[in-house]
Amino acid sequence: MNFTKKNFTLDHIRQELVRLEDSIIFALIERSQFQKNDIIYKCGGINIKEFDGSFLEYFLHELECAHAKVRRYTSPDETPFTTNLPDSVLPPIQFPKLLVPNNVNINDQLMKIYINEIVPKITDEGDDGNHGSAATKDCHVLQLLSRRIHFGKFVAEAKFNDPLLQPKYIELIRNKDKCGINDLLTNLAVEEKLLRRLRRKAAIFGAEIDGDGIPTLKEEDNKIPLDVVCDMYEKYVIPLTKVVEVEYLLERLKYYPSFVPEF
Ligand SMILES: C=C(O[C@@H]1C=C(C(=O)O)C=C[C@H]1O)C(=O)O
Repeated sequence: MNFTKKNFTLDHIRQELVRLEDSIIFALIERSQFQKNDIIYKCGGINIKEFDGSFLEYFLHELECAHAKVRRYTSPDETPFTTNLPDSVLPPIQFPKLLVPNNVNINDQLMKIYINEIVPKITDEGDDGNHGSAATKDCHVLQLLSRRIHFGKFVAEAKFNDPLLQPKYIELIRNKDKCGINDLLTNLAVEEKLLRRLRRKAAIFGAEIDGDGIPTLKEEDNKIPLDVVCDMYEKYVIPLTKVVEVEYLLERLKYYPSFVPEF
């Protein structure tokens, strides 16, 4: 999705977050067909020449390098938006005012959470030898989650641009009041609706379809446990998105003083 000045609205950005839910659930279902294959997460578990780290880190690094190279040809004028790692997972920027420095990057944290808290809940403990396939699916999930969470920057920018709220945001930012900013940007109704929708989506996307084309909506037969997706959003995805939003806003006045109305 490309943002332009015209479609850079909170509604439009939220639509993209909703769409990303589908991709994230499917990516988790894809990963769940393989066993855990723990060796891909262990530093040096698979020996890679001249690389100190796990096989997954190596895979992700190579993938991101390839994306970054290709991007130069497809979007030569684009200035990278954020992050060391998932340049490719971020949306193309067509709204230059959004180009703030790389002040927020929670990918390392995200990788740890994913390996320790999510993978064990969607896979069987074991090694089926599908190391490359499992890592491919992991990279996909991580890129999607990273994209989703770093989208918090767009969300925050859109919220900051609300003329009614901007003076309040500016005051909170000047006071470096992280809790105050967090409270102001939190929308519990949106969060609750999201969690309800996710459970439903996980049930539908993960259902088996029987020979007559009827989905078997039995929770225990679902391809991934329904709680995993909701819990992941509730415990990690939403809070991390808000961390990104808060951190983004804390820097907001430094880089665009001209944006700030005089009082
Ligand atoms: C992303 C937003 O900001 C906050 C974070 C949310 C999320 O990560 O899903 C949802 C609502 C807000 O509390 C939003 O308002 O849409």
